[in-house]
Amino acid sequence: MTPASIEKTPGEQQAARILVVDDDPRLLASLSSLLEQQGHDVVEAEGGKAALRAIDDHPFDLAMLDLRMPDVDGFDLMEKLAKVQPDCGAIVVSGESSFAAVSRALRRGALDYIRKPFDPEELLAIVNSVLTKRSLIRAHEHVSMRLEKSEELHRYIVNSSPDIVFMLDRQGRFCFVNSKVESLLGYQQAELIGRHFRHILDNRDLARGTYALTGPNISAHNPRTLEVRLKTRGSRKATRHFEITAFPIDAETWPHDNGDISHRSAARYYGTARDVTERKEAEAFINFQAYHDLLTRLPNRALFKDRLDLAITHARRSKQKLAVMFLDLDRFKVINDTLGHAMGDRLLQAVTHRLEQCLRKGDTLSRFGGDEFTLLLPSINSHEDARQISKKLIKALREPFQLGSHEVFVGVSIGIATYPEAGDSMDQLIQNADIAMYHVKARGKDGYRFFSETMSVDTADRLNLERDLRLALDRDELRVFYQPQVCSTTNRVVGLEALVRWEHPQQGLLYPRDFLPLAEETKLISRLSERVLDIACRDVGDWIRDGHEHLRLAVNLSPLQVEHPRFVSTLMDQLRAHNFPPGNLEIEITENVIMKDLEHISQKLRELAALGVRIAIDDFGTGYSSLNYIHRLPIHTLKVDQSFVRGIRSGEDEACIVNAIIAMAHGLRLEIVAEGVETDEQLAYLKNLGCHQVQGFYYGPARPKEMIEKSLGQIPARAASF
Ligand SMILES: Nc1nc2c(ncn2[C@@H]2O[C@H](COP(=O)(O)O[C@H]3[C@@H](O)[C@H](n4cnc5c(=O)[nH]c(N)nc54)O[C@@H]3COP(=O)(O)O)[C@@H](O)[C@H]2O)c(=O)[nH]1
Repeated sequence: MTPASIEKTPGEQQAARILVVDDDPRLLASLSSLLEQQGHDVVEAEGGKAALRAIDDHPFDLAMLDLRMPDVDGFDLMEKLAKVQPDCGAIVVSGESSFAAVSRALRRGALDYIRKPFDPEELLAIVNSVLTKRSLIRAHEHVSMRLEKSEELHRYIVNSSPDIVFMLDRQGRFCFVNSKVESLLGYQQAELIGRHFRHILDNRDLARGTYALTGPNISAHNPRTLEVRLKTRGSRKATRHFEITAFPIDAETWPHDNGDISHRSAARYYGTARDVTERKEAEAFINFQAYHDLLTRLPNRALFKDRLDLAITHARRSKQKLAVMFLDLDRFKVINDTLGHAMGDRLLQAVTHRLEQCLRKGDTLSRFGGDEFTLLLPSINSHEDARQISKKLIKALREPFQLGSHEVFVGVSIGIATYPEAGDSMDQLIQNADIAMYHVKARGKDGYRFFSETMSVDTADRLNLERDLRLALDRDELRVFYQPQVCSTTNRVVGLEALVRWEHPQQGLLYPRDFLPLAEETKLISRLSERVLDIACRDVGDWIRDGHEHLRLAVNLSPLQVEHPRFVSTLMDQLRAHNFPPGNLEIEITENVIMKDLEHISQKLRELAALGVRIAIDDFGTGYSSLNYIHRLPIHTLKVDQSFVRGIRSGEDEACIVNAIIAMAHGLRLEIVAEGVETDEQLAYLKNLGCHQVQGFYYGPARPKEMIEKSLGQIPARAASF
């Protein structure tokens, strides 16, 4: 029940709703009239029972009670009032004046005690005084309640702020911090109070943070905003990013300044700290993406250039050297095409890992694109340092890579450009390292070279030649020459090796050494090889059909061709297209090509052999010479390399090698063809060892189709008559 509001009466008295209780009707009437004259709203109750009903029906500001009443006495009424209307005050008006009665009434909560017969003025003064006191108490309670509510509201606002809200004292110690600090950083509010804010600042931001928050020039009009890392509580040592805005508290407007010695009273700085970790992480990721390759997580081209630019500036100032390396993986494309892009990606990651193991902290390895990497060695003493690192990198990548169940081999070709010798600008150094790398590729890959000026000229020539080679394929400028393979006892031509030539419109007839490396590099070799095989199948196919049914066609295959996933089917399609009998074809392949990926290549060779195609190992003895693999492969012929045949005349070692190769071929029941036979002496030596198939200038060089046609079958013993 809400108590009646107390208003001022015209005579400055409090107007209130008053319950007057007495069993004497006359007294009741006179008391009521007295109070009503004062402007009060009076409810009369004749006796205790009537009073109980009135209490249930109305709220009162004051009750004036007789003590002794026959039914319900004044004590019981006070008890009832205390229960149902605690805000209603009680004054006892009684004839009872014993100490016990007065004391009991006061203990029950009576605010005053007036003895009958009462003096009206005295009574009114007491009533007025009680009502005024009650009014003051209520007003105080009201203000307290509003204050409490207001504080509750502010606490709610501060604690439900998404930001940490804090106050620091003059020294930078926490005077206040809201509860957000618990959920964002894990600290209890109480444990931070009195501690310096350095306690939660990450060490990396200590100087900046301390200066910004308590340093000079910070004012209410010039608040400090800064981003810092704050430490989270506990052993994780993790940090989160916060944007802090802080400003000093104006002493004039700060209400707790005087006399208040609590922590808050000492507050000098106020601030908020907003958690911007997610934004920072998103920014960091975007930044990372812009400057890194996501697959390998290495710096990308842009970041590499940036670092190189800085390194050049530094090297120039400190008169130091630096090296830029351009790395291109050998055989990556084949692995990617054969095993798929997922495996290709894994390989790039594994390669990155191995390369990184070889480098120092200050070096920058970047993925330039595809299977190309660049490396910056920012301070080297001499070329020797770069050479050692290149060797290390090459060695690291020579080891096989295990990709799932596949063991694959890659190599790396490295071009090196050093500052200042090979260029003094970022672009020049990268370009020259690239040029040097191309020279490694052109000379058989899997190695390193330092850039030299002559390479630039080579590069211009190379670009022209590349353009011409593309045109050569379109303009049909490729020619196939044939060199006979002769049985020396019968002088019969048993086979023809197809050797490509290029009839260059300006430079005349070009030999394979002039353009094949370029064709390999530019991947034009596949089209070139297809063209050679087409022409050779057509020419030799005609001769076979013309009666030379055992004539063998020997063709050279490029590594790229053999490594191609569809190598076997493409080759067989071509044979079918020319109706060329597979048994008359012998493919020449070098040991090095086989050993690069023994497992895959031997599988392909087995497929071809099963279809009738013959396999010859070219330049035998010059490559890996791992005799282990020979009996595992479907090989028909070994070709003794020219260098050994040449040695028959000039020195003993090579001659011995020829002996060994021929003996081994006989032991394995393989056919043997000796290359580069030029003299009677060589021929006699070979015949003596039982090697009867020979090829070389002795019987004639490679010649065009028209010239070969005449000598098919038996040919004169000397090349001169060819
Ligand atoms: N993938 C392809 N590779 C090819 C093709 N055509 C040639 N080649 C490769 O180029 C290499 C060089 O060929 P070429 O310049 O034609 O030299 C051959 C002969 O002319 C030369 N030869 C032959 N007899 C002698 C001799 O008595 N003395 C001497 N100094 N040189 C001689 O040897 C080359 C043939 O050697 P080989 O292949 O080992 O039998 C060539 O080796 C091929 O690798 C092609 O179409 N595709």
